[in-house]
Amino acid sequence: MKQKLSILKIGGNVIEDDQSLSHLLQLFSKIEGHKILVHGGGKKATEIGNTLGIEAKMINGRRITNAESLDVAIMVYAGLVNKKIVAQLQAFDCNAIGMSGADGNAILAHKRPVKEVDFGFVGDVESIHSINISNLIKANFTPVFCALTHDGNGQLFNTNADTIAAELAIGMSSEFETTLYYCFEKKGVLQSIEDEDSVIQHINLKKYEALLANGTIADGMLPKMHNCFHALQHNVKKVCIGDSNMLLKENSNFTTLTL
Ligand SMILES: Nc1ncnc2c1ncn2[C@@H]1O[C@H](COP(=O)(O)OP(=O)(O)O)[C@@H](O)[C@H]1O
Ligand SMILES: CC(=O)N[C@@H](CCC(=O)OP(=O)(O)O)C(=O)O
Repeated sequence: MKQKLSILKIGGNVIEDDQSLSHLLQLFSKIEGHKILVHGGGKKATEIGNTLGIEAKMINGRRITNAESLDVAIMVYAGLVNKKIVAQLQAFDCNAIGMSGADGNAILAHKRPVKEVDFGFVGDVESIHSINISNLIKANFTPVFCALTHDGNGQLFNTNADTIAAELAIGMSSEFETTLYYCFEKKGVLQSIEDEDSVIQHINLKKYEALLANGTIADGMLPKMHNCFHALQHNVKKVCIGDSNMLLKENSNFTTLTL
């Protein structure tokens, strides 16, 4: 029987709020068994970039990563955000180790091909080196991944953290029974964005298509849900979306996705 692995992704709004982040990291550190944390930090990169006079360029809500903004991403994601999270996890007795896709050659990517838009130094994931990551896990380290990948020839890329979490979950599923958690500031996927308590408890592929068609899923939830179903279609056992409290055993008020 495969051992269990939990992969949890935290997004910008949780990272921005010190109290929410600390609460989440405490709950994460208590998850039993093997685990991996993946974090974003897009908002922080925009904020720090602005203070450095490097303004974020966005098209349709997506960041265009030129050489300067790649440097900001490297500093903010792999430095500021990653190290603060690792240190806090250590304080909760979780043996965290900070990782980018270049560390231990964990995640190989290539530059996103230019179609209508040239996203610059944005990487599409090619492969996960699951054996290297598995060796860390089995040595009782908890990898903490930031949103950076590399091409094996010295080039780092900015890669969406939701995508990294899904690709890691898929890559690790050959060896582990993997559950993927997307943790953000809302209790789950909401029927109505104005009603914080309108959590849709269960979404399968058919319901997903209906929610897409009637516009219930929008903005950042669109790529997130796409990543969820991509993961489920590639051997990931279970995907959940919710706030930090979804990690509490007694709480079932979050969204579970299945095929
Ligand atoms: N039906 C929905 N339920 C919950 N959130 C939704 C929904 N539709 C759109 N959203 C938006 O999606 C956002 C989450 O996406 P994103 O900001 O990319 O997440 P993250 O914080 O993980 O980076 C929420 O903050 C919310 O504004
Ligand atoms: C290519 C790309 O979109 N990279 C993202 C990586 C950070 C991220 O995903 O942060 P959140 O999860 O907090 O949104 C970006 O630069 O915004």
